[in-house]
Amino acid sequence: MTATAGQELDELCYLSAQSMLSLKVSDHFQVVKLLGEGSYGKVMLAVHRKRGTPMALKFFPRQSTSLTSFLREYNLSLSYCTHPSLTRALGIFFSTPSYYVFAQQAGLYGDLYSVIVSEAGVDEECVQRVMSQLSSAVMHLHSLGFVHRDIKPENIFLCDSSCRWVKLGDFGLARAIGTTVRAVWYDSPFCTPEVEPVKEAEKERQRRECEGIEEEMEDIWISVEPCIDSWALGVLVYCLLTGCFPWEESTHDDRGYVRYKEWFDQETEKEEKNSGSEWRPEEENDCYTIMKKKHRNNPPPSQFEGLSPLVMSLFRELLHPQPKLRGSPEELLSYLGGPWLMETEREEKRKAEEAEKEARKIREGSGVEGELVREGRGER
Ligand SMILES: Nc1ncnc2c1ncn2[C@@H]1O[C@H](COP(=O)(O)OP(=O)(O)OP(=O)(O)O)[C@@H](O)[C@H]1O
Repeated sequence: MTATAGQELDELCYLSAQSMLSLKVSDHFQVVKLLGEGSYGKVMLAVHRKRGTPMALKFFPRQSTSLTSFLREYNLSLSYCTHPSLTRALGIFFSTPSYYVFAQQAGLYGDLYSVIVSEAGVDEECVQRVMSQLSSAVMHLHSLGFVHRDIKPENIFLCDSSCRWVKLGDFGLARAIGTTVRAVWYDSPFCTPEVEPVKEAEKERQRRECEGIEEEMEDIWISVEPCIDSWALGVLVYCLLTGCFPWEESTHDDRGYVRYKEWFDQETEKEEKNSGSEWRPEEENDCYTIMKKKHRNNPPPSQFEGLSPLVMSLFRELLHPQPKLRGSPEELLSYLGGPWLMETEREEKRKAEEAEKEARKIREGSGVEGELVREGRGER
């Protein structure tokens, strides 16, 4: 019998648990600075005292972290993140009286979140460069049997200042494909629409609590599937192109999402109607012409203004409301190289970028707040 990816990872965790050392950080590393903090711990840039190797040390407070979840994240990063755009662990892991720690490749230029908020939308070429790296990294992870489950700008680290090389990190929520997990709702467009029932259940649980009803509610369980990552990649494309979110949360009471869903359903309906009609090559001779025509007949909701028919078609793949019909990250590859912004938008963006450069020179370092908010998830 061949072991599944999840069993293989469990085995690595058992084996590595035996060889965990207890170390004093300052004996082995010179800590340089804080790289970032998340809901589970902090990440420091450090240099190995003997070898001079720079690395990111990820500190997990022992009080709030189980050894299993620490070892799972470490071993997954060490043994499966063998793609240049996945953040790989460096084979160093230990404990201190207060923390579990492991070393990882360091992204020395911050994360994608900072780029998005400082530039109010990244230039199109850069967006495609980032997305081609990420789609191939995520496909690699999927091919080894794992789903990341937490793709967002804060978890994409930069290896240079112009996003020529990015790495997806933070594998704390990654699980083997097919694992059954308790569904958790979190308030973000990155949370897939299929977990909306959990939000409703949460409301009901709170209502019962207020009314003193003691009867326990059952948890909702879902299977971990690659389409969770497809959704996040779709939202990420939108964030990169526009500098904001397409909607606040993917639920039936969010106006932005409802408008998207209505547009999506109309597109699907039309497609179904036309599927039987005869192909007329003399009228519609390339895919892009067809897309442009559709764009005119059923314009996307206002939050997508300035985005091209091509990228709207990509959204229809990655942001498919039904998980089973959602496209795989591989779809992204066939959209690279084409226009993701309308011509007018591209021109405006170029002007805005120039103005921003000028303004930045004048401001000299004063902070700018974007509309995106850094997110953390209370689940692991
Ligand atoms: N390898 C790394 N190189 C550079 N920066 C990093 C690295 N790992 C983490 N960071 C920085 O630290 C921040 C927090 O790290 P990370 O997301 O791994 O922590 P977390 O506690 O698991 O976060 P979350 O709340 O998203 O679950 C990141 O947003 C990033 O800015």
